Amino acid sequence: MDYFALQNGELYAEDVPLSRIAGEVGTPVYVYSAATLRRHARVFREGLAAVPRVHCAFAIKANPNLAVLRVLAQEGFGADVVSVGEMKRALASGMAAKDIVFSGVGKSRAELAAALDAGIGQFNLELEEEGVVLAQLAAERGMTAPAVLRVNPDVDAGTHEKISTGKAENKFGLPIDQAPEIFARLAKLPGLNLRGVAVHIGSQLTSLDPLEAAFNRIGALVRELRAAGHAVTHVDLGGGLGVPYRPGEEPPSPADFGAMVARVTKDWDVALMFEPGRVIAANAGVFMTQVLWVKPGVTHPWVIVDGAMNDLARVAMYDAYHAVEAVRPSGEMITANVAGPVCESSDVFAKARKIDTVKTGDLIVLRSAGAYGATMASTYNSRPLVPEVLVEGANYAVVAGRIAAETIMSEENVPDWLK
Ligand SMILES: Cc1ncc(COP(=O)(O)O)c(C=O)c1O
Ligand SMILES: N[C@@H](CCCC[NH3+])C(=O)O
Repeated sequence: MDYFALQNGELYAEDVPLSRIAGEVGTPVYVYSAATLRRHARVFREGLAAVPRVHCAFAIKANPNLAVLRVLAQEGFGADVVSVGEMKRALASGMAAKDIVFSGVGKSRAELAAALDAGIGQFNLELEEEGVVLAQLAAERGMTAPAVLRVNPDVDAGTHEKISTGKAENKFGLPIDQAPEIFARLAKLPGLNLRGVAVHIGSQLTSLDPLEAAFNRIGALVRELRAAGHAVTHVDLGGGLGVPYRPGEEPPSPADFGAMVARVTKDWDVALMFEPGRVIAANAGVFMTQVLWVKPGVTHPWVIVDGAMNDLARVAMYDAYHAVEAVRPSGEMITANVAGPVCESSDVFAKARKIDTVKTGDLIVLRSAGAYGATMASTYNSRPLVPEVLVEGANYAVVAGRIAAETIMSEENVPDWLK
């Protein structure tokens, strides 16, 4: 069921007309549907129903909005965090420290210490030296840090090269062939409870084959580690499941993914962790923007909107596709380019796209913007930081306000010698 659907000729978010939100909050704005978040969380978990011990940790980088996290905490999700900032958000949302896993290729010493002090559930180590430092910090505190080694399985995830993480040349994980010796050395350290391995090969994966190949390599590694006498009780299989962005696209469902996981891991006898981000949040949000001008173009008209690449960076960064829809569709189609006001030629949301005829003042949405949308926004061109609204049924609230560039335009930020 689509919670962003037409009712009486207008697009609604659940029971709230999007035009009402635009009228009250202004544009551009992100709008999230709590019902969709809940449904995605449940569908993901149900997909894994055949797997005995499962922990789901939402990848907070996909959408760190506190209200969104609160919904997922209510659905029993923990968090995959990559900074102390994300850890604090997870805790503030009501997620338990033990349900937080700390990933990331560059955790600082201060961050490792803060996460130990918070008592998080797992550290995913990216290199041997990080394990040594974590062991020392834990020992100083009289603690034992629960940790796994993130390995790089050298598998091509078949996704955009900028969001691929599991090939040997990527910066993530340690080479799988070196994992047994590094594991053996780190396992000896007091202060560390090295209990397993982790893998994450990339994002927006539209085939299960690379995931299955990576998981099979992990299975072989688990057997090798056990043969060497190590207790392996935890395996983190990361995130990465793709979502449909284009009409008609059908990436593998959480049920397909769960069936593959159940088959591949059936004799692993470990607790399995998952770090889904996009599959939970992407289609639970839209980015709404208003048409400023329709400017004649050489081949197609330019629909200039008030949202831009600083609000939604994915198109400029990865040539990503987001479906464009009028909030009040006229039914009369034109082929147009849709672009924002930022002074970059890459600030274009859609090229030669068939869309409803629109005019100045009309509202349009870019769909599938609930993941890696607001979280990647900036104030480039001194544009305000984009606000976010959460809808649940007929309720809605601003859950992150528009932050004006004026707030940082203070004389205090000018050093004395320039005054
Ligand atoms: C370690 C790790 N876990 C989880 C994720 C979430 O990925 P996705 O949003 O594709 O599920 C990412 C992002 O690619 C990641 O780097
Ligand atoms: N930010 C990327 C995904 C990166 C995944 C995080 N490792 C996107 O919008 O598609």
